[in-house]
Amino acid sequence: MTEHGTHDAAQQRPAWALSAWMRVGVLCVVLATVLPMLFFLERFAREAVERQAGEALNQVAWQMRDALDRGMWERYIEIRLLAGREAIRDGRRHPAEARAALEQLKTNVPEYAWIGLTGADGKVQAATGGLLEGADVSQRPWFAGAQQKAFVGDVHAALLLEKKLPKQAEPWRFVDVAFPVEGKNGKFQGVVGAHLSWTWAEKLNKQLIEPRGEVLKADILVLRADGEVLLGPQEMRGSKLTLESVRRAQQVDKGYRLETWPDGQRYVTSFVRTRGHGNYPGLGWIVLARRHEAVALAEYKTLQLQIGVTCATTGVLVLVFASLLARRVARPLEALSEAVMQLATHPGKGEIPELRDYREASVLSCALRDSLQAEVRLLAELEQRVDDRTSALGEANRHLGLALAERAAAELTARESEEKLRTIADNLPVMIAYLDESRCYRFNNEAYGVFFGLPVAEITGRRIASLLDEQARQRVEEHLDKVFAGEEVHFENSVMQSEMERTLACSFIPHANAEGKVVGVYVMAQDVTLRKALERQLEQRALQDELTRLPNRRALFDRLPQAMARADRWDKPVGVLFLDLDGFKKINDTMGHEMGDELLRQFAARLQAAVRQTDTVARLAGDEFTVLLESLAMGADHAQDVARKIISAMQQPFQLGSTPVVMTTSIGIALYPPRAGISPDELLARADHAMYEAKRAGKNQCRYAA
Ligand SMILES: Nc1nc2c(ncn2[C@@H]2O[C@H](COP(=O)(O)OP(=O)(O)OP(=O)(O)O)[C@@H](O)[C@H]2O)c(=O)[nH]1
Repeated sequence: MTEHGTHDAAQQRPAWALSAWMRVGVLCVVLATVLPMLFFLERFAREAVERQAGEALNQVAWQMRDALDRGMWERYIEIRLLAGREAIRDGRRHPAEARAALEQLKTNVPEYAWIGLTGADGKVQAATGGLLEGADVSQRPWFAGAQQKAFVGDVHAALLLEKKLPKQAEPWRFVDVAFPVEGKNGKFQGVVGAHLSWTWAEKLNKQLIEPRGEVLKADILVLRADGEVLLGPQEMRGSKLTLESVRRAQQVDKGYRLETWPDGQRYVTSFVRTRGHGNYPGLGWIVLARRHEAVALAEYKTLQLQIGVTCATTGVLVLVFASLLARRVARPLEALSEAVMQLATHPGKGEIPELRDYREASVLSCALRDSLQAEVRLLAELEQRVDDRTSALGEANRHLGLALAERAAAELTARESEEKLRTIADNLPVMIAYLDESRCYRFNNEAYGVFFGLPVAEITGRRIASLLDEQARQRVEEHLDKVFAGEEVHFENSVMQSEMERTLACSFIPHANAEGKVVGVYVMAQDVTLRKALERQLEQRALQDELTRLPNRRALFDRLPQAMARADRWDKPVGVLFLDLDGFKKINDTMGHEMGDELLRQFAARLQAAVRQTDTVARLAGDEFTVLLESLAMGADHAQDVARKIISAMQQPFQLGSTPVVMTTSIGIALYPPRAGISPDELLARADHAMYEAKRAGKNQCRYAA
């Protein structure tokens, strides 16, 4: 492994070790498991303790309610029974007996503070202790209320009896129970009423709470139906409570709840409403039993602490266990990673340890050991292959270098050769070019530029057709078609160049590739305009007599067969006049050769003027001339007329310098009738012979060949 690789590995290495990850993982699992459990457990414990406290208070409140209802019911029954007793019903006549009956009940039930019997007018007839006897109580609610049916009066303060009853720590308060008393005739004859001392209720309270002693630590409150405290802590008596538990009790609900009282403290409060008993309807008192939160939920606090301690202990134990487990699991892996790092930092030094801690670590260490051995082998193979490849590459580079050098040399040579070839081509007086398959110039020598009047660079790349006029282009395209078909062509082409017709002698040679396909055309063209003009001139000269500018003998023998052919075709004879000057030698001899020439030129001109334009006048040689007459309508006669006309024309003297000279001519006439079957030589020989006949006959005349 390279240093770079080691650096990367170190950079990518996780910041935490596996053991740390495991510890954190276990902690997270523990927290994720325990915390919700703790939450629900704590909530459950609180609710359970709260319920337990509430239900205990319920028991107390319900007992108090039942005791109140039962106690009141007993008083209610006692007074009712009392009202029915004979001694009471007959009390008006026997007050002492009535008083005795009242006293008996008060003795049996000490909670009664006073029991009295009134007459129908409201005057007390008999009473316990003789108190208020003779007094008028007709205005008291219990008397008024008990006129027709039973009356139960709520707790109230003592009025008339306060001063007559024995003194006590607290003012007297009564609950009234009264029944109407009927006479034997069934008529209302008075009321028997009892004042039940409220201390009765306080005794009930003590009987209920005291046995439970310090354990319960609860307060019992008895409230009037409107919420006024009748029984309870001294400081609260007479005040009205507006607690939720009171409101719910007024709605004939019962239960318990944790709520804040006017003193700012929180209490578990149980609430219930009295409901009467038997035919005693009840006064709707509300019984509250309360217990301070700290006391009521003391068990919960203890439980909370125990849960906390248990969880914390469990958590610590789990962490310790997780830590030990993590170390156990991570130790072999750390050993492996240390070994791997060592090998990465110092290849070849150290080895992968053999681990037996647990199966996965053993498998991993074996696999790494095998992998390392394989890597070492592979590395050795790779190094060998790299060495082999390096030497092969070195050899290949050497060959490549040589090849490149050779190629560079060859290219240099080729470039030099190309430059030489171009120099040669540019200095040749012929146009040399190369066309590619699209018939565009790929190479042009300097002669092209000269011919077309353009820089060579502007010609190369253009289509050949773009440089030519319409006619020349058509001819070139036709020839190129042949060349691309594999044929070599040579032709002459006329090209209009600078408003002059120029003639190019062209050679198109196909360039075939290895497969035989024509891929280009070598073009060689030579401007032969001058040569052609010269040739035409020479040709013309060959047919012309230089002295007289008349057609010469060769021209005559060129035209005569053609004229004879036309005679055959048109069926009109051809006449030949053979002329020879008479005594011309003498002119040369006497006047000189120059004058002789002058005479010949004047004779030729006069002869030319004497015949038609269409007739051919030729000088055969020396002083011999011929006239070729075509389309002779009259045949021999016509020819003779022309001969005589010529003889006549020559009668006038010729002016040689200042000397007039008369020069006549002898003419032989030969006629060629159509399809006569004679040759031009024979026809001319006949005319020549006829001319000699004219000479012999005296000259200056004509003779017709027989
Ligand atoms: N000046 C001149 N003389 C020529 C030319 N060609 C031929 N002659 C001469 O022309 C003469 C022709 O002579 P001939 O036709 O034999 O004789 P002639 O004097 O005409 O006699 P006849 O023909 O019998 O009338 C010769 O003396 C030639 O030397 C020429 O081109 N110029």
